[in-house]
Amino acid sequence: MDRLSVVGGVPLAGTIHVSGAKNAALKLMAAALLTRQPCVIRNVPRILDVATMMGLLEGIGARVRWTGPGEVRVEAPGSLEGEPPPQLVRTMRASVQLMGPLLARTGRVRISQPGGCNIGERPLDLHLQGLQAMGATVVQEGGFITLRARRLHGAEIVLDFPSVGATENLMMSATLAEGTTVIANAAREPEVVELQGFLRAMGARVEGAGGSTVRVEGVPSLGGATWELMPDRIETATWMVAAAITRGHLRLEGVRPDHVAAVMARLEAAGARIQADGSTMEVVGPAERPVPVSIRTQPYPGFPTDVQPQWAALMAMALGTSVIREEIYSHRFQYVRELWRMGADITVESRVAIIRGVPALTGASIEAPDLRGGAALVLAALAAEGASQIRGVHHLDRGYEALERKLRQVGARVERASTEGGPAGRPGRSAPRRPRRAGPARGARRCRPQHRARGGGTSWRPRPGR
Ligand SMILES: CC(=O)N[C@H]1[C@@H](OP(=O)(O)OP(=O)(O)OC[C@H]2O[C@@H](n3ccc(=O)[nH]c3=O)[C@H](O)[C@@H]2O)O[C@H](CO)[C@@H](O)[C@@H]1O
Ligand SMILES: C=C(OP(=O)(O)O)C(=O)O
Repeated sequence: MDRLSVVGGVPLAGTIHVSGAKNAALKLMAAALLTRQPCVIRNVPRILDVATMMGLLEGIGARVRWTGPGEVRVEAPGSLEGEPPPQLVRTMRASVQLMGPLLARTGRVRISQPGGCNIGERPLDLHLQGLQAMGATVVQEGGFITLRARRLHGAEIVLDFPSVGATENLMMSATLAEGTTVIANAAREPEVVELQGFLRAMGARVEGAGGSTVRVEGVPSLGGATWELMPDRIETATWMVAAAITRGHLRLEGVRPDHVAAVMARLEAAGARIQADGSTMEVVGPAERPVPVSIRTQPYPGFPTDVQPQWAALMAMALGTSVIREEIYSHRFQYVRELWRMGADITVESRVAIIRGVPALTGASIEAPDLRGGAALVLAALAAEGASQIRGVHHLDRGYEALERKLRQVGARVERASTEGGPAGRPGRSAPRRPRRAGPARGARRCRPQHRARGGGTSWRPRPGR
């Protein structure tokens, strides 16, 4: 098990090149199953989730390989297995994006309930209802979902919520369906627009992505395509917050400033200075402690839930109190108890965090509970006084390419070390300071497999060993 050692207090300065978008890469790789011809995707980040998707595609009989720096080639010329390896599916939520293309291609899919859900319950009802409307039969049994359809047909689908994954799954399935599919209340995220671009390059007839209605006219077959991936907007935002929290000065290259407009506006309100010019952005942190700025997470173009934990790390050192309202996931504040260990004063009540800024955080031994919670801890450690040890680094490896290399490049004092598991080498594992009116006091929330939709978020289950 790897861990990161971070010595805080260094204002980050220099240039970081932002990698290709994880959440687009995974969908485009799945979409490549819709054709028998080769697809080439460029600017693909070398991260764990991409490796998992490669394993999944190989597991169903496709050929996938790195053909150059950042270049992945996917070929699925022969017949494909309708059952992606369950042990891989369970490690990554985005595995469900195989459902649509595989069903369109093979007529039968049996897929395990996915993983990737320790930020809250993440049901698949919208994906499945949409596929049913397109003629699929769905059976859920023993932790598996089985879908069947000889050929999907077009349908008018109104999503109850603009789910990114459901929009993408339905778009992909509809490309080879008979007739026209209209997806209303579709997700408007840039990754959906990216997928539309790729599908069009493959010969699909799709329009409307980026707006609330996506229209897909089915075609009998699709061809291969070559595509250069958009930059990762969540990585971009993470580095923007890194500049602010360390009161540093970062130049970010290869970015899409329009994709991070919501974060940019809040950061400026917090006292950062930001200048965007084409595909580069300069972020200068505030000279003093940041101004408290409250946020509410929302579907795009609102403030992204995937930047909520990083924002909390910044606000933990603000000059006053701010409030974060998490509107997308029921359990996305697990990282808070790790920030307590660093001296943060945060109260969580269900989906709301009240953050009273403290003058300084102190280094501690902490554990990343999930991908973006881990990013928040790295940011907090970079700004803290003293050294931190961060465990659970595999979560970060899911989504951040060359994390410590990029950080060292801008002056951070970060090292990765492998530990032989267990608690050995965990200095300073003292009990976290509990804030007044503590919210998520004991244990981590772990979600059960896909049950309810966007529910309340008050049911906690203690995790053994904490
Ligand atoms: C791999 C990937 O692209 N992941 C991103 C994607 O996840 P993902 O595609 O899973 O996110 P969705 O937009 O589908 O989920 C948003 C909310 O809708 C709920 N929901 C979703 C589907 C469904 O059938 N029923 C239902 O109730 C979820 O539980 C969640 O509360 O978008 C999220 C929202 O921007 C991001 O946080 C994730 O990083
Ligand atoms: C929630 C995330 O990813 P996933 O949907 O793959 O769990 C994320 O990228 O922050």
